[in-house]
Amino acid sequence: MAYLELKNVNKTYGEGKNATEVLTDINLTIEEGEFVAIVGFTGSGKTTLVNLINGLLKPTSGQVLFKGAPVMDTCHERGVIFQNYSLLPWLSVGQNVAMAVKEAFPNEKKKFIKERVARYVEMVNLSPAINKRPMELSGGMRQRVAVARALAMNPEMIIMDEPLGALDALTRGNLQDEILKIWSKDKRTALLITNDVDEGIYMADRIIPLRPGPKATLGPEFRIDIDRPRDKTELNDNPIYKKTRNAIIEYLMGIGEERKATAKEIYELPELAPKSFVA
Ligand SMILES: Nc1ncnc2c1ncn2[C@@H]1O[C@H](COP(=O)(O)OP(=O)(O)OP(=O)(O)O)[C@@H](O)[C@H]1O
Repeated sequence: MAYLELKNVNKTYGEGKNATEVLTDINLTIEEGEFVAIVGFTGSGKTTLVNLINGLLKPTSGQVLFKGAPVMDTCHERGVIFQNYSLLPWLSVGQNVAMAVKEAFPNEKKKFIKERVARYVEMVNLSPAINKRPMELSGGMRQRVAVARALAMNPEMIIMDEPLGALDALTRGNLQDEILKIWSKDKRTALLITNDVDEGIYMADRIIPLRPGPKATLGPEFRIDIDRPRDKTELNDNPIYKKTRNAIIEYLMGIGEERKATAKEIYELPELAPKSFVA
């Protein structure tokens, strides 16, 4: 039995003349312990896909199965790191994280909650800001609180909707490593939505492109056969990295060109510029 399975999933917003078919015929299987990245074009339906997996949205047709059972609602087993922070503005950094920890561990004592909050706030380098409220933080700091909050809940599956996009390269690199550490140490399953091909190659076992919408669907998968732990500094010289990166970019550029010729709207390509990784 697959850990997560999407079978012929379609999602349409609105009805009749106002209907927009955002996702069409999405088929995806993720096994327990895998790290899968979906690289998507801006506006192609990435967040819609995350919300279907998380249980915030229902498919118009098709099935989303988590450990063999249809996803009906959100649950703690699947933790989502959203791209828009979604913090409670009247609570401090520590209180935002504590609220999530209490929800995930309702029977634990105050000491456990306090220690767990401190550990995850420290992990995202925000200990000095633990008593600050979201409005006193930069966008990147808020995003780090959202990462700490989701991981502190100890989810079995970590779902990430472009969680690191707003961060500077150093923080981004550090958080990529922290997420990988938690994923591998605690044997989690992870789904990363990103527009950064290099991030996908560094982190994932497989990369699957989400073709541009409307009627976006998944493209062919690219396996990343690079041993772990991966070394960012060596990745640029790794022949498998170069070959895989070229193949993915060629595929994405191909659909970009195809779309330019036919679509009225302009679709932005995912981030394709070469990256100098931060060690
Ligand atoms: N609740 C809604 N009602 C109607 N249309 C919606 C709704 N939510 C999203 N859409 C439309 O669905 C399409 C995909 O949106 P979605 O947010 O899933 O894409 P995305 O790939 O996450 O976008 P971005 O890259 O900008 O974050 C867009 O055209 C959007 O306007």
